[in-house]
Amino acid sequence: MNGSRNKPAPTPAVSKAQADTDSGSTETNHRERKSGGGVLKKLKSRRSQPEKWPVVTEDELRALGEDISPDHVLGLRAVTEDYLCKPEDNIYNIDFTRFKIRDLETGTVLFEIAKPPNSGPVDGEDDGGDVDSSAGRFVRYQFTPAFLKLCTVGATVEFTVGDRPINSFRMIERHYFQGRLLKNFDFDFGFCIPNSRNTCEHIYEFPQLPDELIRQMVAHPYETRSDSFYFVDNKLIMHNKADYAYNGGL
Ligand SMILES: CCCCCCCCCCCCCC(=O)O
Repeated sequence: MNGSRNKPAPTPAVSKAQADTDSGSTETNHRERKSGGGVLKKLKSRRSQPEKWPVVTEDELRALGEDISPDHVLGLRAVTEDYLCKPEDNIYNIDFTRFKIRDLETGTVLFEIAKPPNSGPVDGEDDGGDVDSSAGRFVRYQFTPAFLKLCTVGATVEFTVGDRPINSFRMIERHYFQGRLLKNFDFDFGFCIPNSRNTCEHIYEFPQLPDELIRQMVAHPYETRSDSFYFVDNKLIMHNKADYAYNGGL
């Protein structure tokens, strides 16, 4: 698999152990010791029923300004065309420093990227350059068709936080193909200690996709897209976007 962000930094993601209070899910997350020390949180997605949330449009959410909550984005029915918050809304200085995707059935690492230590600001960020609103917030992935046949993928994310404690850190990630919602993932990392480095593995359980839909997704590269929304205390602080081609190796 191949993926690139327009920043020397990786991707998004984050979350923790919590039963799904919205849907009554009994899914739980767990922690294990990392080989080099520290703790790895393995996070399962809350189960959700996307049809349950009142429909809302991107424009309606933008009109809310700084008050966008998890319940709001769960009501979206289409991928967003623009970002719903600004880079400076990340007042907790959350910084993604490492990202790895692996097939959990075989352990095969499909993708890995790390941010070089002491890397400076991205283009257009604090450097007086032209501001590119997607700088560091968009990634393009290229997978092979076989990726869509996987059952479970683990996305390990390492991130640092600034000098404020974070009580509740949650990511909601929505994947669409040609305007149709394929799957909603909803991970809770929970509490982060100030100035800490954290690692978690998001467990992505793939939906069963009909063969014809898979054929369409392979035939139409980059028409599969996702929004990743990050919340602290139920307030939107980061929004990343990605698109995907599944025709690699053809
Ligand atoms: C086809 C529907 C389910 C697809 C699940 C794909 C899981 C991909 C894991 C990596 C997602 C990273 C998102 C990002 O970089 O913003």
